[in-house]
Amino acid sequence: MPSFKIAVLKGDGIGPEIVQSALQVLEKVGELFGYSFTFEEGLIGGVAIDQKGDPLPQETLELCLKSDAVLLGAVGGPKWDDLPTHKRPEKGLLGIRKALDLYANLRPAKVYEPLISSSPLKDDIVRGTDFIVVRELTGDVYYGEPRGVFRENGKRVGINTMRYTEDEIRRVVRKSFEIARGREKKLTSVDKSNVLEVSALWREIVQEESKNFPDVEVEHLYVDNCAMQIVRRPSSFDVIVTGNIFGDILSDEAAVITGSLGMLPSASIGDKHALYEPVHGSAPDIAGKGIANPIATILSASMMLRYSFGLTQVADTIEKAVEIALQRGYRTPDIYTEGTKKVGTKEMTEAIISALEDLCESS
Ligand SMILES: NC(=O)c1ccc[n+]([C@@H]2O[C@H](COP(=O)([O-])OP(=O)(O)OC[C@H]3O[C@@H](n4cnc5c(N)ncnc54)[C@H](O)[C@@H]3O)[C@@H](O)[C@H]2O)c1
Ligand SMILES: CC(C)[C@H](C(=O)O)[C@@H](O)C(=O)O
Ligand SMILES: [Mg+2]
Repeated sequence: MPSFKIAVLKGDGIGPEIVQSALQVLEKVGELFGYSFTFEEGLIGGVAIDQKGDPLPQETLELCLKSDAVLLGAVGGPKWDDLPTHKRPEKGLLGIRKALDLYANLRPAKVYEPLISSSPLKDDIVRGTDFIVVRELTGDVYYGEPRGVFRENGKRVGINTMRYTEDEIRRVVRKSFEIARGREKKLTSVDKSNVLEVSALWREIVQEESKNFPDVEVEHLYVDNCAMQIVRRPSSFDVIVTGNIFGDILSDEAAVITGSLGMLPSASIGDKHALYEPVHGSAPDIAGKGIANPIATILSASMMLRYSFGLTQVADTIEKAVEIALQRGYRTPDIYTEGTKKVGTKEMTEAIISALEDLCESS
């Protein structure tokens, strides 16, 4: 029986609740399709600070390096909000992304038909939306030096540095062209090249690389305009490639189209390693209440099967099961609309597992 070793980093807030749901789904597909998954847990984020004094303990990094893939919940929360930036839970997440060289963060924004009316946007605008944001994940102001708060003429000055090397841009741009080639062959590159030199270089490299992908149509948008077009004409996008900070913001915006942040999965891919995590955070406002939407994490696990293990059919089946659970009316509070069944994390997970069983029985 094919066997896969998964490092599980539950993290903080709703992290443990939603990861539990994804593990249940993985166990079920293992049983139904004949795969064995072994899960080994590691600490990251706030819980790691509390237990080990470090948001990314060495043993967690080693566990991730020797696993076939990593599944992560979320990090951070009010308990650690007063720590200086370089000691916060979020530093653990940035550390693992960098250490595994996960330079391309794939964030699909796909509207599920039963959720069209969960979006505050008009149905006609939302219908048919299916794009993917490829967010560069290991550069930009997140990592650039110098950084910090310094003294200048007796006054404080905060500094972060937006920095990208040519190679860092080129590899994520190439990856995005390749992804576009396997989809609708349309790439939108997002920058702020009317103001930023980093962005002017970004645009130049997209233009250079487009010569190697003549079958892919390229559009360039400034990030401010893109933020508007995403809610004005979401269904016109196919693949959007952008830097780390713009991608962070645009992908949360995309959640409005899909109905909730709780619907957005992601895959953070490098040449050697991959980590799968929902786009959302630890949602401290609903943590421990049993009402978090587990779908983003379940779909992240599905992306793991697709991208890391090549189990396309199993991944398709999980996505279909999510759609069936939604068609059957199950909704966590974040996607609830009148006339549907409001359920918690556990019941939503059970509804998806039951749809999985039905799909396998009928095939
Ligand atoms: N990848 C990550 O680990 C990650 C991502 C984003 C934010 N964070 C951290 O999470 C903490 C909280 O940040 P925030 O409140 O700005 O963002 P958030 O994504 O945690 O929450 C934003 C809003 O979306 C809701 N939400 C998020 N996920 C949901 C889900 N699965 N089901 C239902 N509702 C959901 C929350 O309840 C909240 O109202 C911060 O410490 C932040 O740094 C971590
Ligand atoms: C928590 C934070 C460091 C993280 C980011 O900005 O990358 C989050 O917002 C995300 O989108 O994964
Ligand atoms: Mg974010």
